[in-house]
Amino acid sequence: MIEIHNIHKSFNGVEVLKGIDGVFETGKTTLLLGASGTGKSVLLQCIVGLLKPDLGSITYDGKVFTNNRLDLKQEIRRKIGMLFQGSALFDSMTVQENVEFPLKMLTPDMTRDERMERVDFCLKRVGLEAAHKKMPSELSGGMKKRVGIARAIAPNCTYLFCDEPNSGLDPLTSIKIDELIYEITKEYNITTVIVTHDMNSVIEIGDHIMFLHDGLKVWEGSKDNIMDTNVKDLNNFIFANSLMRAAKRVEDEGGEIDKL
Ligand SMILES: Nc1ncnc2c1ncn2[C@@H]1O[C@H](COP(=O)(O)OP(=O)(O)OP(=O)(O)O)[C@@H](O)[C@H]1O
Repeated sequence: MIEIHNIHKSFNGVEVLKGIDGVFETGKTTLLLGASGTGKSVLLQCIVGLLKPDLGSITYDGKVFTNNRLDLKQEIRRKIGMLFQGSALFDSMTVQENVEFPLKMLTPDMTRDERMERVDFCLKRVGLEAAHKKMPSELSGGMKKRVGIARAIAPNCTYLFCDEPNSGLDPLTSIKIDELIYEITKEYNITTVIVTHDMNSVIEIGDHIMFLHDGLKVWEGSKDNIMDTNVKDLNNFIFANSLMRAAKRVEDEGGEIDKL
């Protein structure tokens, strides 16, 4: 479980995060949802330590992360897997080398055979058992995301952060990537945090959702109650999407959204 309290962050005197609290539970996917520029990525970067909050505290399973000793921070960092927006694979490395990379960095005691066994396992888990020798330039966007997920989970991560995992993907591939992240979260009891503005992801995998608006968390709840709130900014965001408007109509008329 990750807990954040009163997170503030400004850039050049402009306050981007204005005091955010939240709990990210183990074995669940928590979505940071909101329009462009509301501070989702900045919050994610603060939580993983890529940015330093101006104020506030962050704990990982009770261990303080903010303002802690470097070695204690690194102990937590070793348990963090990241899936970056553009997948951020190393272009000059094969798929196998990309997935092996964090193992070399984080688990120097592993033998090469052990590393290869883990790479095989992770690539198989994301459905890419035949891609070891391919270069990133030979992969589709969805395959790159899968390699990114394999690389993130390779060192047995306890916490998984995904920054817009669906960006640049077609709707069907997006759903598959969402499902993969969701299954992995449940299978390995990972605490997963996903930055998104994709309403499909909300419906598919939103165990818990925090809606950010203008640097504040203005709503939180689950996919089951997101359509029934009185929060104006959230409603404006959700129902800008015509499919969501249709889903709401069906729900209001007593129908089942799954049958839409
Ligand atoms: N390193 C930085 N220096 C200065 N300003 C920044 C920096 N990073 C983010 N910002 C600003 O913080 C605000 C929030 O950015 P952020 O990337 O968190 O938005 P977001 O909600 O993730 O948007 P999107 O969905 O478009 O990715 C923006 O106004 C952005 O310009």
